[in-house]
Amino acid sequence: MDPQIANKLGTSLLLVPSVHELAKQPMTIVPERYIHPNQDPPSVEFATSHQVPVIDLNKLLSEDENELEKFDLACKEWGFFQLINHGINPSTLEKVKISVEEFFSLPMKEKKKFWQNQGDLEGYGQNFVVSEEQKLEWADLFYIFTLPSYVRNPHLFPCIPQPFREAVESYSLELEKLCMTIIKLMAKTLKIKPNELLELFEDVSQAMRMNCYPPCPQPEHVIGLNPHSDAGALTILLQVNDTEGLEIRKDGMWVPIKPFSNAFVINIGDILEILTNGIYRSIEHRATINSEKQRISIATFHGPQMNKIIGPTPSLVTPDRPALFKRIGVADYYKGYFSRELNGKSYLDVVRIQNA
Ligand SMILES: O=C(O)CCC(=O)C(=O)O
Ligand SMILES: [Fe+2]
Repeated sequence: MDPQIANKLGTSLLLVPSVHELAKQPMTIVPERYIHPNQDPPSVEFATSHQVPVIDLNKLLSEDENELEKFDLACKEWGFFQLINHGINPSTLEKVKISVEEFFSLPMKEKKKFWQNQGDLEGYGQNFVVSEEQKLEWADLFYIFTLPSYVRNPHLFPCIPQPFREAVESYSLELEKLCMTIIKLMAKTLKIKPNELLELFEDVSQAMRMNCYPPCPQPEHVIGLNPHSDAGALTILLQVNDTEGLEIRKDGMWVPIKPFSNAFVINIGDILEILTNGIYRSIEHRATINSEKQRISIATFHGPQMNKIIGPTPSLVTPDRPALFKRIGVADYYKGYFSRELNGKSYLDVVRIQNA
């Protein structure tokens, strides 16, 4: 690529353009680096008869037995659910949605101030670009560590323009509370003492990943986000503009999730699968692209502090259900998860006890 064009598109050292800028160029054929051949199509037929469970938080909190059972089954069988009546102030949601949309539509000159340093997770840019040959995803992202507040990057967080920073701060605190409420409810449905899980989540660690998926003239040949499971304990996803794109793996099929306005899509990550000794499941998911509309999502990841050690919760290990996973430090889990040698393999399989 011509370095001048690269510069205009906002590339890093590895010549990775901003997809948002690339998608503004007149184009009918997508550059080869973005073409992902042989993708499994979604199973629309399955999705019309089976939808990810919709859970009402109000009912859960008022101890509605049916809803608690539905919630337990969602965590066991789907690893995903949509949460309604979650009690988060609609104006907090509106503010964060508007700010994120405005951020992605800022001129490149402004967004470039946040461009990721090579190898960094945080900042504005792309998902792990490590080589010139690597296939790229059709998405830009903005990733920040939000909680505990002392982990905030002093070169990044304070530079986020107002009122975006303020919107992120109040949204982050509301989601931290929601995460703790859900973990407590999980302890109840798993019939364990709340503290067995909660003590790991004191001073919860939280990061936000804002994803921007521009429209693409060849949507079936590109991928917004490759299939993956989330590393942390609980992900709370807000879909900003009610555009479809998230698909989850269910019984070997890709099932699209229909967005509901202001509902959260919540999923269990690898660390919670380990803590629940495999009872609650961390499920693979991906983001697809459409040809007309830009899609924006905000994934907020929650997990125990980096210095904690995780393993199956002792009361969930029984003679009938021996420990499925080894104990491991949280920081080591993330290190393994993000290591470049996995080649698509899940790090959960690396910590799984063979023949358990
Ligand atoms: O954009 C989406 O719907 C999925 C995002 C996601 O899976 C992630 O950021 O980990
Ligand atoms: Fe994810």
